[in-house]
Amino acid sequence: YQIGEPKNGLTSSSVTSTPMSHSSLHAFWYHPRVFNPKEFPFIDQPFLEYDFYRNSCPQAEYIIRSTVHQLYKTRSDVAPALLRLVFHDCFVQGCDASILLDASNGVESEKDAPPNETLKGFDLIDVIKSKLEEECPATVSCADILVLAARDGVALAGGPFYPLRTGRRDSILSFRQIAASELPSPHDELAQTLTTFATRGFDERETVTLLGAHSIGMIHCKFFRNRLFSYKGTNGPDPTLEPEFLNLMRSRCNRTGSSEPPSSTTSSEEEPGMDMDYEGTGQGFGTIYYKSLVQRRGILHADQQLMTGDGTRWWVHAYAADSALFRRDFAMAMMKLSSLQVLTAPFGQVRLNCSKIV
Ligand code: HEM
Repeated sequence: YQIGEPKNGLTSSSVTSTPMSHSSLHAFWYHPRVFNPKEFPFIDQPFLEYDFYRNSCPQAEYIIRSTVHQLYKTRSDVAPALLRLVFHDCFVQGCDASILLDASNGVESEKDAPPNETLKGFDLIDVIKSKLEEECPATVSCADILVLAARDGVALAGGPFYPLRTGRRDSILSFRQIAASELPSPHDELAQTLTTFATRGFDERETVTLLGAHSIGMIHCKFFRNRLFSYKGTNGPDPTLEPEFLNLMRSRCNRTGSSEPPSSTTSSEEEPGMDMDYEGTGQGFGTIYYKSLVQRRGILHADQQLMTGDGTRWWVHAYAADSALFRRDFAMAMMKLSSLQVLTAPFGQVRLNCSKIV
């Protein structure tokens, strides 16, 4: 890491501005991590501890980081898959790894709730968990693995590094119905999005910040097809879409969703969609997402809606202009997201396999 963003008063976040090339990745591992919890007094993680596994499994965070690193070298979707998993886990009854549980004995799985249908990365968590089980059996929770792995993925993808406390425990319940009704929809209006985030303690600024996660990964056509062909019951596109961008999106997604045109960014079995980094700049995290909203080139309706409120628009402009500000805010917001309603001992359990309760 390069350490230090003195301009914003923080000194321990990564300020790498581009995704790391694989050849430079090794530097990421050997640079000492500097973390002073006093620098983050306003992040509320009261029940968690810094380096919770320091005695029980001192190498836990290293194992997670090195495994994410190895996976990142061979798969392009590691960072977005893990980041979205954290969001969908933490927003539904807190960061308790409930999103990882399979259905069993007649109990429905959160994974099967409609908003979770396209989630990826469960296999990544399984790989990390099995390495940890070899080294420190029944010690490191799936909830901690998930947030730490996502944090490491974000840093590898060129996003900011943020310190996380640990000691989360895993739920023994899965919340399919709550996931179905409470996760935000890509078709939501701004007021609804803001309410969904406010319910979990995020203000307008933090909501705009967190949506910056849509700087990486891809979005399937089905989530925005209506904006291209049948916006709000009309037979035409969303009139707010910038025309050239509309054409680009239409070149990736057809009207019906069947026999889609091939996309350079998706495998043949997958329905095509739009890469969030559709300009192919490889800039990863930063200002591109916000600049595209200013240019009316948001992919999801819910993304573009951020330009319709005075407060949210102000923050979109601020982040479009100042990537250091965004990176600092994103680090803070991810610390908060990763600590929502955590379960700590004596509640919950440490699963042995992340998809099953013990
Ligand atoms: C209003 C709030 C949000 C809505 C409606 C929303 C919706 C969506 C949808 C529909 C997709 C496309 C999934 C697919 O095509 O398979 C997506 C992708 C993604 N979302 Fe969100 N999202 C929201 C907020 C967030 C937040 C807060 C985060 C993380 C902090 C996040 C992280 C991601 C990531 C990383 C992807 C790419 C996943 C991948 O490529 O596998 N999203 N989101």
